[in-house]
Amino acid sequence: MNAYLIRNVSVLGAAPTDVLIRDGVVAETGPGLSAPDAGVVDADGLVALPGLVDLHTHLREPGREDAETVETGSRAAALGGYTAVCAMANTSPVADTAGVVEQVWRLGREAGLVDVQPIGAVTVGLAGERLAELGAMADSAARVRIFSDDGHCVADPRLMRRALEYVKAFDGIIAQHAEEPRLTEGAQMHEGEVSTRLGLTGWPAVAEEAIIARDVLLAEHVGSRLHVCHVSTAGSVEVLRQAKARGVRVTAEVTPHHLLLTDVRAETYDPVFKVNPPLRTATDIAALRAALVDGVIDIIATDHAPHAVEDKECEWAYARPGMLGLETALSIALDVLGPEWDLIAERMSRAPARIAGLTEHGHDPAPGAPANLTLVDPAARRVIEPAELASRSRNTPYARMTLPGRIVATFLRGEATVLDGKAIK
Ligand SMILES: NC(=O)N[C@@H](CC(=O)O)C(=O)O
Ligand SMILES: [Zn+2]
Ligand SMILES: [Zn+2]
Repeated sequence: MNAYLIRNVSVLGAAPTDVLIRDGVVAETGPGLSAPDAGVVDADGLVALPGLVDLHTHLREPGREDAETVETGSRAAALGGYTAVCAMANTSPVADTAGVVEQVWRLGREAGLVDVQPIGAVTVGLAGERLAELGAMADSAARVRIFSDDGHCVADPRLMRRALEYVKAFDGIIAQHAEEPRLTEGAQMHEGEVSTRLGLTGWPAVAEEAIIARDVLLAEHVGSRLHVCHVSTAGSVEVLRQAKARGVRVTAEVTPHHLLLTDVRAETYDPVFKVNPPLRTATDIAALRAALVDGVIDIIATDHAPHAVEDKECEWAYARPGMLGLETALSIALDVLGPEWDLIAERMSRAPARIAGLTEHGHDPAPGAPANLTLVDPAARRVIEPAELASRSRNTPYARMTLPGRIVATFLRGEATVLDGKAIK
């Protein structure tokens, strides 16, 4: 189908109207449109948003296709309302060469459900010892602009400085997993009252805050762009607030789970709640939510981290950190922010598209815009059943929780990837 007439849709919460998409773009908007050749989508009660953009997704291909593939992760993304995801580099082999990033990019094109934009590793093998071939990845067909050793911190300050300087040449950005490794050796959860009670080794807030403080100073010194992954503490928010006030070119993300869940979940000893950085306290959540509203935190990114059953359904200490996010992110945003559609569009689509340089994404559905959009039913409530998720993994922290909102349809360049809440392919 190369045309869809979306009837009676509320664009970002405005009064219902019709939206006609044709040949990959929004052709027309207005009440009472007609287009006999177009597929009709009855969107009574639905809200149209620009297609969501995830700056932080783990797709696990190549290497751990038993946990997720580019295709299964793309399907999960489309069902979550996404039209673009940035795929983290901690695959096996690591995405540290032009060859690997091109492979991931090509697999994304073949799946055809979302645009998959590979992120390149900062250091060879994520080992933190020497810079990967950043220039070759930038020049490759994948046109990499974001580089990250996510899963690991670029802990060596000299290497971090070099990376920041290097990517300036092509307006690249370094996305840092802020974790001072010497302060988190053996860490299992947030360091605080709960970890003391449970007798688990703590991951102190300062391990994150110290790296962010160092990195904003480095980014300021060399005039480069820094992005901070999964900000999780109130103290990090204050460091970022000060840096932004000084004009440092820094952006930051928060995950849905860090906006909703606390370290108290560790009392269940259910490793589904084990994640890096760890779930923090209610005080941190309050600060993160406020920062997301006032803009100190720029975006919500999922850090979708699928893990195979044997890596999650084991003793807490042996379980891998990470949780699913793509299929529930919009629901958590709705729960946390309420129906603030413009804010949700900004934090989950426009701003991440801008940061990643994805010029085809992050546009409100208006005439002439690329037809990358999603339709949400804000009145729906759904019970999360892990077995029903499209991801190949099951490690959602929201199992059996009732969450607001449901994605009804998603369009990528005018083609439906999701209709009636189901993936097209
Ligand atoms: N967030 C996690 O706990 N895990 C991520 C890595 C990361 O984002 O640091 C993973 O790759 O599983
Ligand atoms: Zn990380
Ligand atoms: Zn991650």
